[in-house]
Amino acid sequence: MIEIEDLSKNYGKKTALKNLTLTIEPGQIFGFLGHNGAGKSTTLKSLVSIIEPTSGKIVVDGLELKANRQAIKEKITYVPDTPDIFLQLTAMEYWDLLAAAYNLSDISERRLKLVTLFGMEERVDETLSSFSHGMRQKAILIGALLSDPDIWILDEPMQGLDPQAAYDLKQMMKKHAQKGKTVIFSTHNLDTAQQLCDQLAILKQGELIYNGSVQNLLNQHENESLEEIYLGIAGRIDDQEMVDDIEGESHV
Ligand SMILES: Nc1ncnc2c1ncn2[C@@H]1O[C@H](COP(=O)(O)OP(=O)(O)OP(=O)(O)O)[C@@H](O)[C@H]1O
Repeated sequence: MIEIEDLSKNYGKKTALKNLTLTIEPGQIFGFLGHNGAGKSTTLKSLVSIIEPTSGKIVVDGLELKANRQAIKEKITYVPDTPDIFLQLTAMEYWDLLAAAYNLSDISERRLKLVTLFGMEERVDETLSSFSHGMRQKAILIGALLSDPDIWILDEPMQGLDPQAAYDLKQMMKKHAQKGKTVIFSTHNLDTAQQLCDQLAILKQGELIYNGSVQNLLNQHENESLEEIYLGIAGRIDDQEMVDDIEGESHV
């Protein structure tokens, strides 16, 4: 179980996250939604110790993160929100580097399965810099899934993936949660959130504005789609005047 208690993060004068409190149970696919800059990546980076929160605490399986970083890191794998890393390495060199850094042995069988699943067999000896955005994302995902720790933290993992790879990843996420393990991810895709999430957190300007199931949210707003509900609480539902102002009114 992951407990986030009163977590805040300031970047200088900018408050990116304000008093976030929530619990993520094992066996859940937990989704973070929120407009650009809402605080999703800040939350996920705090969970993987890439950034140090300004205040508050994170407890994983009863251990406080601050005092148990190494033990907790071993339970987690992470996909960052940008795949533009280690561009000078070939895909194979990148995975070897990860295996060495995380002390993983016997990765070849699982790597071959992942490479085949994501259709990367022909490209493994090419540099990441020569890959398209989606192929880099696949390489990062394969790297993150070389081991199979209990907790997957995936920051916009479907970004740039083709429909087949996105489908396969969603199936893997479901299987991981069905094994009683935890998948935490962020997305801007409401259909994906609706398909996958057992629980949702919606952030707005660093504050939690909804925490619960998708179904509960739909029940609270009868006859509205998730898109309408989401825009109603996290954004502006009716931007027509501004759109018309920019694009002109349609006379068709
Ligand atoms: N290193 C940083 N220095 C200063 N401000 C930052 C930094 N990282 C994030 N921020 C700010 O913190 C806020 C939250 O950013 P964050 O990346 O968590 O948002 P997000 O919800 O992941 O957005 P997106 O959907 O665009 O990825 C934003 O206002 C952002 O500009």
